[in-house]
Amino acid sequence: MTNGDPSTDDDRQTGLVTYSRTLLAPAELARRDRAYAALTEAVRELCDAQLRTEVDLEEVGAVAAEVRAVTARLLTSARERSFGIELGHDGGAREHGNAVLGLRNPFACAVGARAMFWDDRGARATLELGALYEGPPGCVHGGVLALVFDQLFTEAAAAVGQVGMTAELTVAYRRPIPLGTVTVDAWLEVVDGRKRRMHATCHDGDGNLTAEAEALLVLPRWLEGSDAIWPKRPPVDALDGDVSLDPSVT
Ligand SMILES: CCCCCCCCCCCC(=O)SCCNC(=O)CCNC(=O)[C@H](O)C(C)(C)COP(=O)(O)OP(=O)(O)OC[C@H]1O[C@@H](n2cnc3c(N)ncnc32)[C@H](O)[C@@H]1OP(=O)(O)O
Repeated sequence: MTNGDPSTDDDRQTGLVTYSRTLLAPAELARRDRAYAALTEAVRELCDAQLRTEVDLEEVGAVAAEVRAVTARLLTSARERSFGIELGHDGGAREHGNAVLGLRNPFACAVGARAMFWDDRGARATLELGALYEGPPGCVHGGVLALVFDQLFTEAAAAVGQVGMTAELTVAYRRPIPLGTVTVDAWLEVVDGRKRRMHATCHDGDGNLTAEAEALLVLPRWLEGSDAIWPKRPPVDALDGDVSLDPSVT
């Protein structure tokens, strides 16, 4: 079975998760990542612009036709399926389709070198959740926050070497979260065999606690002994200085 991309080997099915391994040299991978990251950012800006635009309807129709033409250009050569998880040369997972932080996913909200950090307890995400993520008027959609928690639990578990998949997730929404800057922290509390009990908090841009979450992550049986490595994020103390590790280039 193939994902239709000649730059990767055939897919390997592990449980329900599919991996492929890149056949490209590291420099070529980095060159591609930079180009696709620029395209993703341009599309993300387009999505925000189309949501908020108030241009006249004739212009709306003209832009729609142009966007369809651009879409057709991209589809002249495209994967048959989703990105999946591609393994780099070092075994590092290239999760470019991921809904929260995928390099090639315009819906992803944790983008750039300053979005996701690890420390020796877990992980932190500092996100700009704008108009595209609205639920209650002017506020972040509760499902979007659950999505962010879900991903950050995986990050926090990986940060302490205890990767797992989400088996249970509970969110307590304590107050509406204004659109804008949101900071989410997640950490590991208890390890019991393949089970990891996690906790997380969400604060708005004024520092108010807006939500808390708990999760049970389980290391899947099929992942035991796998050579897949979740990609490393910069340490939290890099928040105050230069971030030398760019997660968009793995
Ligand atoms: C590079 C890395 C890539 C890794 C890829 C990671 C991508 C990250 C994406 C972001 C996060 C997500 O979206 S994750 C996607 C959402 N989650 C999922 O799709 C998971 C779907 N569920 C599953 O695949 C499975 O049920 C698992 C993996 C959770 C467990 O399956 P398993 O490995 O066969 O484990 P199993 O033997 O059944 O259970 C082991 C122990 O856990 C307990 N347990 C299992 N499920 C539950 C549960 N829901 N609630 C309570 N307890 C549970 C069992 O009772 C048992 O306890 P005891 O008897 O030992 O006491």
